[in-house]
Amino acid sequence: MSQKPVRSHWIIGTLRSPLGILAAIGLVLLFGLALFAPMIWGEAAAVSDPLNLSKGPSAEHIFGTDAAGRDVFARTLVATRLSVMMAVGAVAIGVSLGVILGSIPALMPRWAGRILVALLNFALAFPALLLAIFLLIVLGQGSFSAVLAVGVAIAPAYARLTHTLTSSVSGREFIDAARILGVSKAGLLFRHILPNIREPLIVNASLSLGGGLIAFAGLSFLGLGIQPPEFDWGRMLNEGLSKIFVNPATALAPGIAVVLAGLVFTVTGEAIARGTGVHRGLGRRMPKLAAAHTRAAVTEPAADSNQDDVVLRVRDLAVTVPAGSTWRKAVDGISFEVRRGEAVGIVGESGSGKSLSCLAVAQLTQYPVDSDAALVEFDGVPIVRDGARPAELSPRRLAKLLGTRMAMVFQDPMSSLNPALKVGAQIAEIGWLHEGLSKAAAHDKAVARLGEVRIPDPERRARQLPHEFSGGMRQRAMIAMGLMGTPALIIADEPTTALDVTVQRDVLALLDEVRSETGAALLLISHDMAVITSVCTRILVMYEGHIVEDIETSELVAGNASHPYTRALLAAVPTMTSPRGEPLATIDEQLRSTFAAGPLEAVR
Ligand SMILES: Nc1ncnc2c1ncn2[C@@H]1O[C@H](COP(=O)(O)OP(=O)(O)OP(=O)(O)O)[C@@H](O)[C@H]1O
Repeated sequence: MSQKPVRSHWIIGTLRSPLGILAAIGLVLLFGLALFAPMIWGEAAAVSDPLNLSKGPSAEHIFGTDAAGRDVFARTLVATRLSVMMAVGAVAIGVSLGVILGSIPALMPRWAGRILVALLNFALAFPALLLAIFLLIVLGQGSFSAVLAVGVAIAPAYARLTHTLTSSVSGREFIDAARILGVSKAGLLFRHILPNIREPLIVNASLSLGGGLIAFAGLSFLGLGIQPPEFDWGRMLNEGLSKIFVNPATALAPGIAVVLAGLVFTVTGEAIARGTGVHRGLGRRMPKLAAAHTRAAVTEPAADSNQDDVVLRVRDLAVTVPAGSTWRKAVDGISFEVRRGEAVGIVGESGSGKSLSCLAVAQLTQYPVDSDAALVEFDGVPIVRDGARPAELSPRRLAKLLGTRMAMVFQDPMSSLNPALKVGAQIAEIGWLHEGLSKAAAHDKAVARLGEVRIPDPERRARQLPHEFSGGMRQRAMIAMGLMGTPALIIADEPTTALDVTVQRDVLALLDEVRSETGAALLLISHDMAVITSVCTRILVMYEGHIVEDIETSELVAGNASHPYTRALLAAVPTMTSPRGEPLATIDEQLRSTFAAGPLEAVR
């Protein structure tokens, strides 16, 4: 297994590029001026020289003097503090307010969230500067009102950005995995979602600082912002313009300052974007690597778990998905059972409904996908009866049951682990969330589990981020998460699809080992017959949302499949003795149309 290079902190990454160095120099100069200019040139900027009113550039005054005889260059330098501080203040208000408003919909009931998002979109329809002018008129003039007005005016844009980023992260598998662990909505937001969207927000905030400077310059220029005796670059532009024909430098100097400061912020934003990979979307933080994944969450058996032989009983499960302007049943009323400790495979071609069936069992389908079942009974507890959660099962108990007794192993290698959290902390989460362990004890247990899945140097590895693990190691880490307790059922959705053959074998062996040691049942989804037959003792064959055959592996291998689709699927798998010159068998269209005509379920 190869080891991934360690990714440095984004600030170091940013500073390593020429653009980053340029941005750093610009920022030091700008903030240096903001800090020290009033002390050095404060007096020169304030003192009037009645003998030198509105004079052009000279050796003594390189940008000349203003209408009151004050040195324009000194005033431009001194105005840096107020101009920059107001831009920083407004962006800080805008980003904070925006992040709060943009995150709240994720915590609200769906209908309330949609109303809030609609209101935000409505606010976005107003140009920010117009909104700022309107607010300034309401709040009254002055630097504080100006900062507040511009901050509030840019907040809707940040709220929209936060909402969009939050929604994109919410669909990732590590969020599903955290949900099945029973993490609350607020926990999901603060611990799992916000850390993953901070980089695009930081980049946008840096870029907004330049926009903020221009907005203040615009407001002061209109006479709405800063009032004398205070002055910023916008105020100076306003005053300079009336004397532009006498001494153009009075307007030129603050104009140049706005442009240069704006450039510094823009270059900073661009440098951070390159340093963090934000300009490539969220891809860098969540790279797709070639491997598969597991996510597991388990502890001691639930107090009310029923020890009958069946761990999962599913009756008439249907999953509806949107199809253009209408809906279709991607899973059409399937029924099956998994016994305790049994390894059951679900096989079928892509799109046959394998993943959706398992997501529905784990209660992980989300709008617009809708699931319905006459019964889903897990670990002796009915979790769905007649299409709904039974009244006696509280949402909290359901979360705990799924979080502690069901383990999920997802297909995508990187997306099942939260890229912003250390691996050890993620594995430990189940310990303190459901087992009542202290954080330190949960961490120790997590390290021990990492060792058990043969991750070398587990103490050090526990402190690393997922991108520092290879694909196979990430998968082992996820299985380690499953070993935090004793799962009753491990659902593994294509866990080896993207792995190379040796790692595939390792991971399948590890899953099988976990199954036999913990007594957990395994529900393994794959479109690979060879994988399924090597691990499972019974196989469910899915086609077009139906289970068309439920067969013991030994029967299948002996050639006793009864359904034509199963036989066709088997014939399509190449063997060592398949003639190499001939094309592989395919499932012919006539057979397909026969299957599509009606339900073909063959429940045991
Ligand atoms: N969110 C969704 N919106 C619309 N259609 C969906 C959605 N999720 C799944 N589907 C559709 O439902 C069908 C079944 O999907 P599912 O993911 O269960 O297939 P699968 O058998 O697991 O396939 P694969 O092996 O490719 O993962 C597919 O046709 C898929 O396009």
